[in-house]
Amino acid sequence: MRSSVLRSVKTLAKPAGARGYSSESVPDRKVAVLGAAGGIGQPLALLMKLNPLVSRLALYDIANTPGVAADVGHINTRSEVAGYMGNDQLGQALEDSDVVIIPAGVPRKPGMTRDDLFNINAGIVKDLCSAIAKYCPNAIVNMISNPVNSTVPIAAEVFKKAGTYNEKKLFGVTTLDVVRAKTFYAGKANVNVAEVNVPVVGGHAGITILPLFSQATPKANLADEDIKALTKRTQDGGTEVVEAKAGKGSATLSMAYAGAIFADACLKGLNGVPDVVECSFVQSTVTELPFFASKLVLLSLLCGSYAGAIFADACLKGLNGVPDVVECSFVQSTVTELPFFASKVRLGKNGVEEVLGLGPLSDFEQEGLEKLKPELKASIEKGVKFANA
Ligand SMILES: NC(=O)c1ccc[n+]([C@@H]2O[C@H](COP(=O)([O-])OP(=O)(O)OC[C@H]3O[C@@H](n4cnc5c(N)ncnc54)[C@H](O)[C@@H]3O)[C@@H](O)[C@H]2O)c1
Ligand SMILES: O=C(O)C[C@H](O)C(=O)O
Repeated sequence: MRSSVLRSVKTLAKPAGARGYSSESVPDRKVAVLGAAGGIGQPLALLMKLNPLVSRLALYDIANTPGVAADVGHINTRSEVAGYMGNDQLGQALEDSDVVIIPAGVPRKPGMTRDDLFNINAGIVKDLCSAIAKYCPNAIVNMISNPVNSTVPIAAEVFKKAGTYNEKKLFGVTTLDVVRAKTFYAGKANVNVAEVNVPVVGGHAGITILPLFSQATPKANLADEDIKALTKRTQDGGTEVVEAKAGKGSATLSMAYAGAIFADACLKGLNGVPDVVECSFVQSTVTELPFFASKLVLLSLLCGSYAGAIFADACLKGLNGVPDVVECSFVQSTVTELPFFASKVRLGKNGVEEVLGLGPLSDFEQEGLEKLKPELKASIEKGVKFANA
């Protein structure tokens, strides 16, 4: 135990980066954090500084970034850190970025909904995305600023107008919902939290957050009442923190942790690491066609019963709760009828490699799915309308 701790401390203490990072196989990657001096921005900057996949870390805010950058920059890990402050330096902060993480904007106070942040944050996000379109149009964007259900559609519209929209590279960060669902489930089911997986789908506000505890692993025989309570606690997790902080903001530390996990997954995907799957709020159309055929289905026409048997076996495994059963198939090619939706996403060299479906839902989850759609639809439309006004 002690030696593994020492080993990891030693790893962190290696001389840095472009300046001497030992692994030849790790490509250079620039990450920019916009809103880097904030409650989320500072611990997120720290966690990204600890990430060996990052070679350059750009910390941008409208105030206080010189101090944050000087502080974080003294940590002896791979990346070179630079601070940028004010609109004049935004372009420089963004240039050559592979991943841009946006936690810029105001947080909630008790009694507010995330949608109450729209009036201020929509404008901030719109301006920042215009700059992204100009200075790093090919970057992956991780949107943290609330209301995510509207800020992601705003970003999409800004990029469309600029002619730079790539639906595979725009992500609403919903990882904190997954982090919470895992924590709460592990506590209730009395299982090792490190082994827990729970997909969380839908959006990132109240009832639009839909944890799929029926798909949680390791399996636990929880009563319906327990599942209902876990679902409600996950949906209200943000409010729980806002109330506990009593006017001093919303989740920052757990969000920085979640944001760092998601950015790390994006970097791994970019670097070609296989099978990187995270939940995220993305454009959920797989193709522009309502139905889409695939290799294996064509194969089944040729090879008849053999391929058919493989596919039926995969379906049975899925029904039985075997995790990560993935096959090509001719299916309706959107997750729901909504243009954006959080679901499991496979990340790759181009961002979204594959939007995975919802999988089998319990009756309770199916009910939750139908209930969330009108609210999520309205939030998406609000964002689109704002961006095009
Ligand atoms: N997606 C999620 O799960 C999740 C979780 C927690 C918080 N949030 C959201 O993240 C946002 C930030 O929360 P916080 O607690 O860090 O807030 P904060 O007020 O502590 O920090 C926000 C930072 O953004 C900066 N900022 C404001 N306008 C900017 C601009 N135009 N360009 C660059 N930076 C700008 C501020 O100067 C500040 O440093 C909020 O909207 C909050 O609701 C989302
Ligand atoms: O709840 C909030 O306002 C912040 C964030 O969206 C969260 O889920 O913690």
